[in-house]
Parts: sequence; structure tokens; C-alpha cells
Amino acid sequence: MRLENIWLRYHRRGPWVLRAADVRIDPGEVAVVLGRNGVGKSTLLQLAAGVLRPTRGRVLDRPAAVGWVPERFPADQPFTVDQYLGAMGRVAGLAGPATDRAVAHWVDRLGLTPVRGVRLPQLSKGTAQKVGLAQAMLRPPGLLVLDEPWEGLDAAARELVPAVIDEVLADGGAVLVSDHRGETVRLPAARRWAVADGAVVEESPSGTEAMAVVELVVPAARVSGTVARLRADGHHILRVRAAATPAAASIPDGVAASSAAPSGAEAGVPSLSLGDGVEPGATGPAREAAR
Ligand SMILES: Nc1ncnc2c1ncn2[C@@H]1O[C@H](COP(=O)(O)OP(=O)(O)OP(=O)(O)O)[C@@H](O)[C@H]1O
Repeated sequence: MRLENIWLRYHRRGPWVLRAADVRIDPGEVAVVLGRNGVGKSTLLQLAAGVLRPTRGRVLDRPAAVGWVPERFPADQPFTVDQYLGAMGRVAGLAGPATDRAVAHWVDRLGLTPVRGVRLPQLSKGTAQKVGLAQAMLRPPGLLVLDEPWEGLDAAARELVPAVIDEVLADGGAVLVSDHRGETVRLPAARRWAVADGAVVEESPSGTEAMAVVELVVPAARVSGTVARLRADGHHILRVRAAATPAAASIPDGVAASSAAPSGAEAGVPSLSLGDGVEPGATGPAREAAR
């Protein structure tokens, strides 16, 4: 499938969210869509899934069966899990018995059996997310599009997502997934599409690149924001800890990060370690720090 010269704005005189975006994905491939909050990741995924139509440009060779998992499952619907999945199976074009088999399979696979008779508004966020994943898988998708699929899932359920992705890939499907939590570290073979300033840039594979650990010191109040920004830039956070030794005056320009202990930090000021598997062309705080 190819997104060819895609331009998108939500309103006639509104700002362009995407400008001349051009990317392609082939069967059996997975691409992770990365970028800061509000940069256009969901917009790109919705265009790929066919939920949004481009203002200009076109989407070529989109597979017939598309599974779409939005960031927030629309749980405000008066159906039970069974009723909803049955209806979605029919919407996906499955015959009655095939829908029943598919619903039974995915209800079991995603641990939804105890909530089959529960109405959607009564589901917890994580369970609702699983229902969202189940509906996307009822008809084996040639393209599975997942917008922040790990959001709201507990540790055990988070493991399900890469397993489902692998299954789609093994069947020759393609997968697009956005992630600001760093969960896509579980998808080492994924291509990486970075969205910034309206453009989508494919980052080159990092598999053969040397890895480095960068240690940063930030004020405690800024830890969560810093972690979120670094993850959005595709960096992998190894740990966050309180720093106990006195602060160094500065880190000289050109000092490359290493796995050595940090030169120092103020007492009580958390320090972050992040593994940087990103290729040399990447931008972002960790890359800046490593320069
Ligand atoms: N329905 C809409 N109408 C108008 N503007 C919108 C609409 N949806 C998104 N936008 C705007 O388009 C831009 C891109 O939004 P989008 O949701 O694609 O970003 P994102 O990268 O997925 O963000 P996040 O990481 O916070 O989920 C933002 O400025 C957003 O405010």
C-alpha cells in the first residue's frame, strides 16, 4: 500500500497537518509511527485505514480487509460485548457462522469470556481496548492499523499486542502502529516512520547500528514530561532513579554518551538512562545529548 503525496487539513482554511507525505508499506511489514503529541500520527493512521480521506493525494493498493483500532475505543454504545462483536463481524462481511467462530476465537484469545454479556459502557478502559482489538481481527486483516494499542492495558494484556501483530504479519498482512510509551521496542523488526512538521520520514534501520546509553539529569518535576518526549522521539528509557551525587557544572560539548557512571547530579534530582537505538540521522534530546 502506498500513501502518495498526501496532504491533509481538517478545515478549509485550517493548518496543514500533513504536507506531501509519501510512504509505502508492503505485505508482511510493520511500521511504527513516531512523533510528538499533536504532530499528526493519528491523522496518518486514519488516512491509511481509510477513516479519513486525504485533502490532496491518494492512497493506493489498500488491502480489502482493514482492521482499525482507534486510540480510544468508542464504548458509549448500548450493546453487550457479544452483540457488538457479532454486529462488527457482519459489518466486516462475514457470514453468520463465520462471525460466530471468529467472535468465539477472539473472545477466548483476548480473555473476554467473563465480559461477553456486559454492556460496553460498563467495561474498564483496558477491557474496552481489548474489545476494540477483537473487532479489528474478526476478519483477518490485510492491513491492521493500531493507534496507541497499549494504552490502558495491564502488563499481561500488553503482551498480547505484539503476538497479534506477529500473527497478522505471518499471514502476509501489514501493520501500522503508533506508540508513545516505548512499547514498540517489542517489535524489533519494525520500520520507523517519524512524523514532524507535516512530513513523514522513514528512519533507516537501527539493527546494525551501535547502541549507546545516554544518562541525563532533570529536575524531579520534569521527569514524566521528559520521559514522554524521549519516548515520543523513539528512544528507549532504561530506568529513572534519584541522583545522589553533586551536580557537575556542565557536560562539555562533544562528549559522547557511554555506559559509564554519570559525572554527577544534584541530590534528589532524578536521572534517566536511555538506550538509543536510533540511527545517526535522528533528532531529539538524546541525540542532542550524544552529540
Ligand atoms: N477532528 C479534528 N479536527 C480538527 N483538528 C484536528 C482533528 N483531529 C486532529 N486535529 C489536529 O490535527 C493535529 C494532529 O492531530 P493528531 O491527533 O493526528 O496528532 P497525534 O500525533 O496523533 O497526537 P497524540 O500523540 O497527542 O495522539 C493536531 O493539531 C490536532 O489538534
